[in-house]
Formats: sequence, C-alpha cells, structure tokens
Amino acid sequence: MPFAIRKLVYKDILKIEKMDIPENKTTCIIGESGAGKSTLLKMLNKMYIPDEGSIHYKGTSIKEMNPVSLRRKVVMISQTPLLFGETIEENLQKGLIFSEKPPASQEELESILEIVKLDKNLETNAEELSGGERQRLSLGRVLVMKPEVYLLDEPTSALDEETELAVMNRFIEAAKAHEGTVIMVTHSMNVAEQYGEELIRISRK
Ligand SMILES: Nc1ncnc2c1ncn2[C@@H]1O[C@H](COP(=O)(O)OP(=O)(O)OP(=O)(O)O)[C@@H](O)[C@H]1O
Repeated sequence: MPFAIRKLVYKDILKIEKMDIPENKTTCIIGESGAGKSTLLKMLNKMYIPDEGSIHYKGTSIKEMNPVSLRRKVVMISQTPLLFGETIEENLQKGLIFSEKPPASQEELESILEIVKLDKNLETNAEELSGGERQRLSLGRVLVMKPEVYLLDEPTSALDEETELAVMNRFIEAAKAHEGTVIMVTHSMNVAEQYGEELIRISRK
C-alpha cells in the first residue's frame, strides 16, 4: 500500500476520513472542477502539508521524510506542462539529473518518444512543441526516471481522444513494466473506465 491517508484536513478545501491507494496499479482520481484533486496530488509529494491527519508512504509518515528524497520516488507532472531545458533530449534527461541517476542512452530516449507517441527528433527545440506535445514530453520525462509512483495531473487533457487513449495505454504498460504505481487526475471518463483499476471520487468538502 504506497499511500494510506487518515483523517486528513487541508484548509477548507479537503477532508478525507480514510483513503488507501494501492501499489503497482493505476488509480484514477475524478471529481468536479475545484473539488481538490490537484490539492490531493500535491499533498502526496509534500508540496502541500495537511493541517490535520496523516499520510503514510509505504508505512512511513511522510512528515518524517525528506521532501527531495520523497519527490525522487514520487514524481509529479503538473497540470500545465513545464519545460526543463532547450531541446527534447535535455528535457528528457532533466529528471535523471534531478534524481542523481546516470544519463539515459540515445536509444532509450528514442524508445521513450515512441511510447509517448512524440514523433520528433531529440535535438528539436522544446519551445516549438504544441501544448499536447509538451504534455507527451512531460510523460516521457517522468518515464525515463522510472520512479516508484507517478502523480499525473490531467496529463493528456490537450490530446484528442484517440491519441489520449493510445498514449495512456502505452505509458501505463511501460510504468508497470518496472512496477510503477500510477495515480492520475483525469476528466476523461474514457481514460478512467479503461485504465483506472481503482477509482477515487473527490467531492467538495
Ligand atoms: N494553495 C491554495 N490556497 C488556497 N486555495 C487553494 C489553494 N490551492 C487550491 N485552492 C483552491 O482549492 C480548491 C481546489 O483546487 P484544486 O486545484 O485542488 O481543484 P481540482 O479538483 O484539481 O480542480 P480542476 O479540476 O479545476 O483542476 C479550489 O477552489 C482552489 O481555488
């Protein structure tokens, strides 16, 4: 059980009595706009600290954990894709630098671009990418890191339905190949129904 949440309160935004998120599975978080879905994800990697209650990661309270080491294991993609360098290659390698891992080979990076269906060269300037392409680059960047947990905040919101389903299918398969846990906020009932092994609905407090 990577995450066990008990009696959590955050401002007047979130109140969760008990929530368990399973390991090596895909959990989809759904709920109306403003319900607190992004807030919950940000608590799981200690970007926000609950006012009350506890969050345990693999049996240890995250209060006791160093935020940087937690974020190397529990990696987040924000709702608005961020760029971390000039070229696609720099963006893909950035997560490895952050987690102090050796750089990936060109072949590995090219296979990651295929998984996320980003048909571009590694040398392409990332500034040229569209919103949907940047989302796929972000998915690629976290996939290269092979973290224990992926926190994905609407990772495919800018993609058309067909591409969204194809990308998530391949992403989840790749994450599971190294025993990753995927926790994803999504507005897409298609994605939630097809890939959510667990479904958590958040409603306004
Ligand atoms: N740091 C903060 N301080 C105060 N209020 C906040 C903070 N972060 C978010 N909120 C508020 O908390 C509520 C929940 O926001 P959150 O972004 O978690 O919702 P969401 O369910 O992810 O919404 P959406 O689906 O629209 O992205 C919103 O009303 C938002 O304005």
